[in-house]
Amino acid sequence: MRILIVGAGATGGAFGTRLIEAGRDVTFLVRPARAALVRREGLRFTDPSGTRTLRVGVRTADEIAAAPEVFDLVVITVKAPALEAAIADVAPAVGEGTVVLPILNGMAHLDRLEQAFGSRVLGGLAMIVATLDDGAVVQMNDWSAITIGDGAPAVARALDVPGIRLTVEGDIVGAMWAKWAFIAASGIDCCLFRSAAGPVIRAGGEPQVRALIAETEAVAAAAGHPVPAASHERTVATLVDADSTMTSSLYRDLVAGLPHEGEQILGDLAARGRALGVATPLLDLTLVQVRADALQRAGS
Ligand SMILES: NC(=O)C1=CN([C@@H]2O[C@H](COP(=O)(O)OP(=O)(O)OC[C@H]3O[C@@H](n4cnc5c(N)ncnc54)[C@H](OP(=O)(O)O)[C@@H]3O)[C@@H](O)[C@H]2O)C=CC1
Ligand SMILES: CC(C)(CO)C(=O)C(=O)O
Repeated sequence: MRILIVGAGATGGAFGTRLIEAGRDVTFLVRPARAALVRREGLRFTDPSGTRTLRVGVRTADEIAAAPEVFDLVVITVKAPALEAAIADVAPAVGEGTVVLPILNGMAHLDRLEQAFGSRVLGGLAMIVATLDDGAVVQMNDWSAITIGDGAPAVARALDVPGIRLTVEGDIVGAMWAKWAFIAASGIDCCLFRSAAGPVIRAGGEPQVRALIAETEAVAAAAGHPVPAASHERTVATLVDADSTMTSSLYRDLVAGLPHEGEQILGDLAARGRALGVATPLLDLTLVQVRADALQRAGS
């Protein structure tokens, strides 16, 4: 199976490395600056077991447009603000039989991808804590999991490699909502309190953390996707843990001044909550803060 990973950032680089190490046929679609770096220096990857540098195949959008090749699986790993351009860039690589698998957080991207690629789109999500550090892909702990929708057994076989915990889920939309409720709660927690999860609890924030979890899960339930008890327990165990050093990628991007997914993760959830008559005061407060930060950085 020929796999094209769109983006060689934190998630694309980490999962792509695992797939290449397992002998899968992987190419990365990257933008020109990343292509030049990876061609010159290879793809550097660090996880808790060590660092390695891989020689990997990369293509830019111009190269794919000039010599179109169709891939069997296209994994979309860009951030939400980059999705529109990525759809245009990857289109020549998507054929009739291609499966398009996004692993973005949130839900809005799914509608947009289905509009562009129809029934080729398979729902998916990722659980990993990864980042880019000076061009290198860093996986910070041993979480490394992908969940995909059912109905694509060849894709499941291709992604089932050492270093990726693969789950095939019958109700992938429900699983994506549960992940969204979790990641939005993590984002509110970290962005509102400007902190990793543990110190918020040590500072006496447990009632507020439980309240913000209740808000995001109330929106999911009102939207028809109640968060399963096991997911709820995992969220509580992660966020109500006085020793937790976990930060959400939204918070890490926000403090680093990088493009972030505040609208995809928080704005969209707040809007859906409003439309469904669910009160989300802590979510709304955090959203004002995230938007004010963006305005301030833009100098307006
Ligand atoms: N990081 C994490 O721990 C987790 C992230 N996620 C979700 O995964 C998604 C991806 O996040 P993450 O991997 O962290 O993001 P990163 O910013 O680390 O990586 C995204 C990469 O996409 C590249 N890119 C953007 N546009 C294009 C394009 N048109 N063509 C090719 N490449 C492009 C960027 O390249 P360039 O160098 O050119 O800017 C960048 O390297 C997000 O939705 C995030 O919420 C989910 C679970 C965990
Ligand atoms: C799984 C988790 C919380 C890892 O960072 C995530 O999805 C994110 O931060 O975007």
